[in-house]
Amino acid sequence: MKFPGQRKSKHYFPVESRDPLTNELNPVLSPQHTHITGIDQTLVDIEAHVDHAFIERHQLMLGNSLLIDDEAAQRLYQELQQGQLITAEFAGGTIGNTLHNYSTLADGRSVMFGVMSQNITVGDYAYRYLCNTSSRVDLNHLQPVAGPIGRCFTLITKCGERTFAISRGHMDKLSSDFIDEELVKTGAALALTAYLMRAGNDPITAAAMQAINDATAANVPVVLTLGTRFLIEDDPKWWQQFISEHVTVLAMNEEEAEALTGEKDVLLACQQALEWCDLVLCTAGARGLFMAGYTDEQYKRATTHTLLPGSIAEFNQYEFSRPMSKIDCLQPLKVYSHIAPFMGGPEKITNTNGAGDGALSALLHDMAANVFHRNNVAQSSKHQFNALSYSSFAQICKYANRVSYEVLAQHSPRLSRGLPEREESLEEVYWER
Ligand SMILES: Nc1ncnc2c1ncn2[C@@H]1O[C@H](COP(=O)(O)OP(=O)(O)OP(=O)(O)O)[C@@H](O)[C@H]1O
Ligand SMILES: O=c1[nH]cnc2c1ncn2[C@@H]1O[C@H](CO)[C@@H](O)[C@H]1O
Repeated sequence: MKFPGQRKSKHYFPVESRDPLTNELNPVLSPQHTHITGIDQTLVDIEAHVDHAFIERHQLMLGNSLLIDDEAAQRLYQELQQGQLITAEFAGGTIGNTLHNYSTLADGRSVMFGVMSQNITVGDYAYRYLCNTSSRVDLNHLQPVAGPIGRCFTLITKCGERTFAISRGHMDKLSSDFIDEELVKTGAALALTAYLMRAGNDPITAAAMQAINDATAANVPVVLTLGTRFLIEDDPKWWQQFISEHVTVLAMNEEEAEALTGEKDVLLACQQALEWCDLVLCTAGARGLFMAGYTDEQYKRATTHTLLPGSIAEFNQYEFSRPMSKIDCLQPLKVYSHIAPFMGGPEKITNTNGAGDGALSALLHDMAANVFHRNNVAQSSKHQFNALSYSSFAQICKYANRVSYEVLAQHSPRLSRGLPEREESLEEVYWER
């Protein structure tokens, strides 16, 4: 596994590169590897640029992700094709994207649970999905189904908003039998999306619940990303309860945060969400991103950055602390951190699709790095207490933000490569230190 975050290139884990001299005395055991797991509705994104009239004509809702039936999908697809409006087709799905980006960044294994068409022909959507997924994402546990995977029409309007229309195919047919309990229990985290809870009578919801129970039984953090505010707005109380019962880490954007908590102010929304979970990542578009969580009073570390004003005064005071589960803290202290977009954001943003998923994959990388390090260097002072991540709130913010930038700067929500070893934006002296 690679070292997480934007740091010097020589910063790899010490476990793989011990001193060659001492190696001869104590032969290095090959490091014990770690992985994460995730469940998704297997989807291909079909991206098109359309006007508002198109959205209305097809009875969609701007900014929402709506399920559509086969007839509506056929009408929509035909109109896109006739107008030659399709600009790209690539593998998608919130968790699919997150696992792919995790594996690309960490150079490590992630395991995806979902479905895959049992009959595939070269060039069809299932084929594309497989071709566009990192070889580090383990797809060996996918459930074969007798039909197509899902299609996600990703409709971008001039205002930069993206609207999803989902033609489900067999994406919700995942059965609990295809959740590998052992893999979930030995993973560093289990990643899920709120979309899994809207499958009606299809079995993917029960499969997700089983994975959640397996993860919880083995103390594996359950990481939930909220998907779209409309889903949460329908029944915020239900989601609050769900998060309290099952979720360790919550990822959302500011609109979803407001839908969940009723708080427009991001910091206050995060503060509220901490009543239900242990760690929050909240992206805020052009305002960058926020993290909130707990650390134990005795392990808090003060920042050397400027103290920031906000609805919680000097909220970033202890952002150099490492996130912990509330239950592991003798005296839990709420900690917040914020970062503005890396380099102010890319010069040109064609669409922001997947920027939030990118940030989450960076957080997952840092969490997995902690487990990897603990498994291999258990005696390190880092593991005197039980932290949820390898790095501090401030460092994870930096890393997540950097990854979002990379997603924004390219076209697809999936990274085509890891981050550069050296940041051109950082002056030479930084690397020589
Ligand atoms: N207009 C912008 N300018 C600069 N940076 C941006 C802009 N929009 C997004 N970002 C960066 O991308 C990150 C995530 O953005 P955003 O809050 O839009 O995610 P999201 O709505 O969850 O996206 P998605 O659901 O498509 O993955 C932000 O934290 C920020 O770093
Ligand atoms: O219902 C859904 N289930 C799973 N993923 C979805 C759904 N709707 C949209 N996306 C996915 O969200 C990603 C951007 O965050 C897109 O790539 C899209 O595939």
